[in-house]
Amino acid sequence: MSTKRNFRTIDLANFEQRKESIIKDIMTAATEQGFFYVINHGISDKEIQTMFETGQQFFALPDSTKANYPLDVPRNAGWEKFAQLRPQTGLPDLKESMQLAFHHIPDLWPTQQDVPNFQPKVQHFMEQCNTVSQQLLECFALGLGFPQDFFTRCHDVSQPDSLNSLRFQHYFDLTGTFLDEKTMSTPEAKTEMGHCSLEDSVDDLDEYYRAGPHTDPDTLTLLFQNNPGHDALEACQDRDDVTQFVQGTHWLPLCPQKNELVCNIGDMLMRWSDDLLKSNFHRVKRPTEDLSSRYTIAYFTQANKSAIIQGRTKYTEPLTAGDFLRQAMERNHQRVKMLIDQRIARKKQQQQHQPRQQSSESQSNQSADDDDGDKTHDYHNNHNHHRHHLHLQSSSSPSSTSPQQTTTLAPVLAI
Ligand SMILES: O=C(O)CCC(=O)C(=O)O
Ligand SMILES: [Fe+2]
Repeated sequence: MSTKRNFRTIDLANFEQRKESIIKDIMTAATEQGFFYVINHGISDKEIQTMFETGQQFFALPDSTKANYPLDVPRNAGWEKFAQLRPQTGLPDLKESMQLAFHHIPDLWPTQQDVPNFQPKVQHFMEQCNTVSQQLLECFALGLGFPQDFFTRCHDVSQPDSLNSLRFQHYFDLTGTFLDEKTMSTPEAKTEMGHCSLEDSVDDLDEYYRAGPHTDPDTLTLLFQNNPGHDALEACQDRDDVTQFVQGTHWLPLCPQKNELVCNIGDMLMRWSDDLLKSNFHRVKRPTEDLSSRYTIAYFTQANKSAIIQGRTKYTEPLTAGDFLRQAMERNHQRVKMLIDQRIARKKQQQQHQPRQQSSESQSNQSADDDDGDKTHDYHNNHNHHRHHLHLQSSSSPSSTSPQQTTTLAPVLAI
């Protein structure tokens, strides 16, 4: 097992014959890092490429057409844009995404006219992803001392309460104009998606990620990336407890080669393994060089809603997967709410101090604040662009920024 490029590589070739050694490798990778590459997984390069093209065909549709398939939080499926708030930052990812499930979404599959053969192609790909994830689940079951079919039985996509899903993700092209007035005045940016609107000058641009730091609440995630060697996914180590928001400071980039999957452990498996296997924080940074669009596809393996999650030591209470997700959402929701309220309070304070700051800035043009401003300009590489702030609205009074007022948030399933 090689540890090239920071993370271990799990080779699934001759799976049945090599199972024992695969289990050993995968348990080490999942215990030490929670992230690993998977090769010889059986999904061909061509099929992966076709899937990226299919996703891009969907994203190329006008927003008004994509809006016919809106994200439905209870079903965790559909299209969103700037709507995924991350509990670590309280800010939305700089992306749009389209999520599909195995059941109950007849109204969310793009029509034949919008994207020809979208549904059969995507369903076929989901089946293939599921085959890979079932192999990995068998390894984890045996590695943790459960019967071989322990996890596969409760991640059964033929059951109507299956929660497995596939998500196409399009991180926007950030060349120069992304956060300009035109983009910010799109209906999506204005309409408080996730009750947090992107508007006005961004002086906290550095807080934005393509995908903010987070853990996945699922069991396992398979991630396909189509720009090998130029990706910006990074993982952090050392999470001790599945409810922890605390993240470390040491981030390692993941650089999969062509046709390699990145696999990460999610919170469900961390809980199921009594915190042995690590569901670690990860993030997608804003790029510094290649600012063009980035596309990824994630397959989320989640336990069926009615499956009971409890580790072998039984040191935590048994919980259904449905309740596990509900609790995770509540935790995230509380945290995002707190961050937004803090931001509103900060903003109010800034506004109160603005006149004084402006006059002192005009006297001294070399302050620390000026340095921050320059960084923002460098990023855009355009000194004439309009700078934008994240504008957060209290839902009880959109124009008020009183720190006493609290925000209300629609629950956003942060996976
Ligand atoms: O797109 C990526 O590289 C990472 C996406 C991710 O972490 C997620 O969707 O949970
Ligand atoms: Fe993730």
